[in-house]
Amino acid sequence: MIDLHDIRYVRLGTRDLDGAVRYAHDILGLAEGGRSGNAKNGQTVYLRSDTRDHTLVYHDGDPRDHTVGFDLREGVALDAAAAELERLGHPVHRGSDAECAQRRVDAFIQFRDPSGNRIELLAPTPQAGRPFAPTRPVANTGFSHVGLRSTDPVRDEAFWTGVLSAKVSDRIGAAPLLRIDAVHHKIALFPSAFAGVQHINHQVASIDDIMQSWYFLQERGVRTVFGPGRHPTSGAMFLYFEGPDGMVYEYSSGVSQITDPAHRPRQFPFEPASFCMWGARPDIPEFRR
Ligand SMILES: CC(C)c1ccc(C(=O)O)c(O)c1O
Ligand SMILES: [Fe+2]
Repeated sequence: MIDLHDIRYVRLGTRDLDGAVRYAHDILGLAEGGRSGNAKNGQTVYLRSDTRDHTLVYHDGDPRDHTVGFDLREGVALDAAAAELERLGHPVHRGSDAECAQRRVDAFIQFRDPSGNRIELLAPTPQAGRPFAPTRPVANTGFSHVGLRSTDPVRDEAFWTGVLSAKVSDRIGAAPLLRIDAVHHKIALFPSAFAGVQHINHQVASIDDIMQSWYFLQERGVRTVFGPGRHPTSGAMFLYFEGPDGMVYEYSSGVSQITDPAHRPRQFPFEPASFCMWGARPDIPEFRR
């Protein structure tokens, strides 16, 4: 079993780097934490949402190019993780020096989950812990989870829980909400015809930030695709809205924690009330059947 600690970053390709970075700054409230590369070979921009070096990266490239990077738990060796994945038939790529520099990490390995999602595992790197201040008036308290597309949620749940260390908190239909620490979920597997990141969640401090953001987004013509609402699963109040290249961003507040080692996953039916207990209806194709 490969013990995961937390999600470190999501990397997204884009053909409009300036537009994506402007969105991250002006709409999401993320702070630019530096750039690398050049206009000729492609640029990378690092975006901060909390005290860490960065949690979101936009780079010149194919907008279908999505990667999620996970920190391994302290004491888990990258080589041992690579050997385990290879033993189980998952080809592993070891990051070159240039690739490590691009990610601002000491070492990483890359592989795909059974749906084809590109996952990176990182050697624990001490994080300096720089203060973070949101770049617009929203109490964005940091990156929290991803919705990851799955072409077969039952198969992928077995991979994420059996090979990696995720645990099922709840299921909506066949789709599990998976935790890797006490937070209700860090990965929501998402039934889909193809792989990729479906949504990226940041936590905000309170319902005020959700509702103020709703008005803020409307005034700026950013399309809300779900909410404001409240998830019966994690208990979090939420707002989903459209980002660059069709990516969906979610703000939520009040996600529950699961500390009981005997927690048993609850089964929710795949129906609108399982996604929102206030009655909001999603305008997201994958949430409908
Ligand atoms: C609709 C998606 C899969 C979903 C469902 C539930 C929660 C939650 O309980 O917080 C989410 O964050 C989701 O993104
Ligand atoms: Fe979510």
